Amino acid sequence: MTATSGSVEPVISARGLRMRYGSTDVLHGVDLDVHAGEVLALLGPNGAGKTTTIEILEGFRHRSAGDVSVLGEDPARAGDAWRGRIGIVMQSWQDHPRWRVRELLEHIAGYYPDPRDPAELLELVGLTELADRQTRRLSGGQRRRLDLALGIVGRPRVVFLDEPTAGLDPVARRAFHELVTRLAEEDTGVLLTTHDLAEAERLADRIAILLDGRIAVSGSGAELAAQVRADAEVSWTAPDGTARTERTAEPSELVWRLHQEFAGPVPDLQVRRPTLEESYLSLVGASGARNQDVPPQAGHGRAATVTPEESR
Ligand SMILES: Nc1ncnc2c1ncn2[C@@H]1O[C@H](COP(=O)(O)OP(=O)(O)OP(=O)(O)O)[C@@H](O)[C@H]1O
Repeated sequence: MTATSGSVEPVISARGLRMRYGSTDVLHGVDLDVHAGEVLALLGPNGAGKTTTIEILEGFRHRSAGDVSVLGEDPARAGDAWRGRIGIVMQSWQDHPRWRVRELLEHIAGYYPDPRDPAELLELVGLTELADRQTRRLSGGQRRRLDLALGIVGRPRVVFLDEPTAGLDPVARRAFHELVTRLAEEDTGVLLTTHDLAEAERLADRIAILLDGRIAVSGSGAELAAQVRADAEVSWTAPDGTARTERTAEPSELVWRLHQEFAGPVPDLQVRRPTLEESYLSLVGASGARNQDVPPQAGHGRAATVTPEESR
């Protein structure tokens, strides 16, 4: 299964991406594409390899095998000019604790040839009131907003977001969704990971589910449901007046049988297609891949750079 779409050259592309930590294979051949202006949400259970995939695409981790291209370059070999064109939202930057929010954003903006206006960006992420606060005094969610601002201040053409809304309150989450939509409208390619299926459905043009080291299915929420064939729910009212519900992977067969039994219209007939959550749970449950082991550090609080030792 390839998480691909369209024919124009993708801004992010992976083919046969493999990753082995020690003697453990985590990625067995991941194929995915993200095009300009497209949002791809990468889903998968804990330990599936989402952060590993993103870090390889960001150039922070060396893959074991496969072809990877981001903005036409191999992230393992690309230089500073390339890095300036990609946006990375860290789980949380550890440095600059004494810097003030505005100061840090303006400073980082100074590294880019055509940065966004820091004041405008602060407004966009809802930090204008906290512009003069030291970053170490920000709450977790406020820090996430700053991380996001830092990640996109350089007008990147691709943005990587690893669990961007973890810890955000509903208002900040909504503002973040609007921001991602806006980035896509500006033709930025966005690859994000999330455990929030509603968020994936709302934000993403396509969803890819990483399972057993490969993209198991990809597509829109509806396409995923069709591929996974999770059960639909058929409900109707029986001749004795009782409400009946049956779950089935073949709703049309059941409806056909009911029509014959009733010799005509079936009272209160309703067919509810599986939600993304049901499709996801059906797929992940079937693979037995839930709750894979995850070390405490995996994907959380990573530093801005990964040493070669760590990345092997
Ligand atoms: N540096 C490392 N050394 C060895 N194994 C690692 C390393 N980093 C991650 N792993 C293992 O690789 C697998 C994938 O981890 P990864 O963090 O990529 O998963 P994830 O899908 O992002 O998980 P989560 O949803 O929990 O963030 C896990 O089993 C993890 O234990």
